[in-house]
Parts: sequence; C-alpha cells; structure tokens
Amino acid sequence: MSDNQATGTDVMAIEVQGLSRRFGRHLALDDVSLKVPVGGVFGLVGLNGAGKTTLIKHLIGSLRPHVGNVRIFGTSPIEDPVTVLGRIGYLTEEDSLPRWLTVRQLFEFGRSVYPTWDDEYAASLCERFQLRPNEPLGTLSKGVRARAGLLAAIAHHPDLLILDEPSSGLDPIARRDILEAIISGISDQGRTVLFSSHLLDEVARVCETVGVMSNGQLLPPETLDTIQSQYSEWIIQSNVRPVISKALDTQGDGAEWSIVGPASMSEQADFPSDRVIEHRPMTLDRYFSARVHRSSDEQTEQALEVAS
Ligand SMILES: Nc1ncnc2c1ncn2[C@@H]1O[C@H](COP(=O)(O)OP(=O)(O)OP(=O)(O)O)[C@@H](O)[C@H]1O
Repeated sequence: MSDNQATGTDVMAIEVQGLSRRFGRHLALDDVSLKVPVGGVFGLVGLNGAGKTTLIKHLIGSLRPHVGNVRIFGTSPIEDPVTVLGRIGYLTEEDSLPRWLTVRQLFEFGRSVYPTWDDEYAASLCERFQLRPNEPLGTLSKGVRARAGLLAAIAHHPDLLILDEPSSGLDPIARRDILEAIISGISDQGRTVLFSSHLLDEVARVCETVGVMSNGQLLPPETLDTIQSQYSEWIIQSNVRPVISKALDTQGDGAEWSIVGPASMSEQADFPSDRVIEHRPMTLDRYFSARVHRSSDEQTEQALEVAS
C-alpha cells in the first residue's frame, strides 16, 4: 500500500520548502522549493556548481537546512534519519565504497543495515551486473565498482532512489542496459526516483519531469511532455540579432540564430522580417540551455539593479 493510500493524504515522496544554504559568502541554494509525488521519476539538471549535490545532501540529511525545510515521505531526514534513510537508496558520483570489503561483504553490510535487504534480488543483480562475490571492491575497475554501488543502493527495494550523477562511472552499455532498466523498473513498481545527471539524452529517456538548477535556484519543473509540446526552436538567418518579443531565448553568431519560444509562435506574425530556415521540435538539450541562459541573464539584471 502506498503512503497516500495508507494515510488518505497527499504525502509527497520529496517536499522541499524555501531551502537556502550558504557556504561562507556563497549562496549555494537560493530559496529552493520542490515537490516530487510518490511514483515520479524526477530529473535534476544543471551546470557544474549549480547546487544539485547540495540539494541532494539535504534530502538525505547529510546537510542540515540553514533556512527552509525538507520532508521525505512527510518525515524530516534530520529529525528521524533512521526512518528516512531506511527508505532511501542513494548512489553518488563519488567513488566512496569501502575498498577493503569484498562484494559479498558489501551485501552482508547492506543486510545488517536494511531490514528490507533482499538476498535473492541481490544475488540476481550480482549475476546481471557480472560481479564476482569474492572480489575486493578495491581491485575492481571504476565502472564495475559503480555497478556494485548501484546494487547496494537498490537491493533493499528503496521507496525513493536518489542517483547523483551515477553515470559518471558507468560505461554506455551499463548506462543503457542497467541504469535505465532499473530506473524504469523502480518507477513501474510505484517507487520514486530522483536522478541528477549531466547526460541530458539519458534524462530525457527516463524522467517524466525535469527541474533545471541554475546558480542555486531551481527553475519551475516541467514535464517532458510539456517541454516537447509547448516549446519549439526556430533557426533564422539575420545579420542582426533578432528581437522577438515572445522568445524565451535567442542564441547565435551574427548570421544564423536559434530562437526558443512557445510552440504557438507564428512564423508570419512573430518573425515578420526574418528568414526562418528551420523549425525544430524541442529537445531537452536546447530547452536546458535556453533556461540556463535566460536565468543567468535575469540574475545579472537583478544584481545590476541592486548595485545601482
Ligand atoms: N562543503 C562545501 N564548502 C564550500 N562550498 C561548497 C561546499 N559544497 C558545495 N560548495 C559550493 O556550492 C556550489 C554548489 O555545489 P554543488 O556540488 O551542489 O553543485 P553541483 O550542481 O552538484 O555541481 P557538479 O555538477 O559539478 O557536481 C559550488 O559553488 C560549490 O563550490
């Protein structure tokens, strides 16, 4: 039975409200709010240093909010870490598995920590991931160790799987055949996944909703369906930078320009004197760059207004 069926309420798998975090003078998270419903697959994307890992560390309770609060299935990971961590599977990009353990000992550790650890499932994953139980984690290649980390993150059937750049250690075949299959499998079982990745094509294949982080802010998340149906990209030729009032973002080099805007923009009405040479469907890649570009411009404008 899901949390919501059990309680008759709309408990979110993840609920973050007004979360801000400073490291010294640097504002790493700036008033972040996020709701991920139970069963959702949420993609978190952003440039290096945007604040993704800092947000994730608050979700697992390894950082305490300075301002704002975090609830996982309605519970604070700071106030009740045992309950929250028991329901989370977590894989980070950092290669942090203890190297002195063998794969088998990693299983034993998992079994001792998680009451829901599933030996049979772990053994089947071990075979599928081509892991040898007696091999020390320290002698495995980075990619094989990343597979062991993934196994340790999911063999207790977590209600919420949090993957922070899991692909950095995995080769392309492992990413496609293992990671994507696991994410879809977990979501099919009504469990929740938060997936942070630089690989936008991968995010587009597995996630339903995507949130873009830019300089510590989380821009309003959108579903992939909305991104693809509500936005479009136009390539136009123009010797001057085109000014299109409804455009979300304009990027170019002085002769050819890429414009992103609402799919409802009309080539006749909205690009009157410019030559449209191509009208492309929206990709997550271009949407991401449009959002980050626009958000940086807005943040620069705000900083200039404050300074003047
Ligand atoms: N412990 C810390 N002390 C000081 N600054 C920190 C600390 N952790 C993170 N930061 C800073 O906070 C900002 C956000 O970092 P974070 O690791 O959350 O970004 P990210 O989006 O996960 O980046 P990446 O994609 O490179 O992993 C960065 O400017 C980073 O240098």
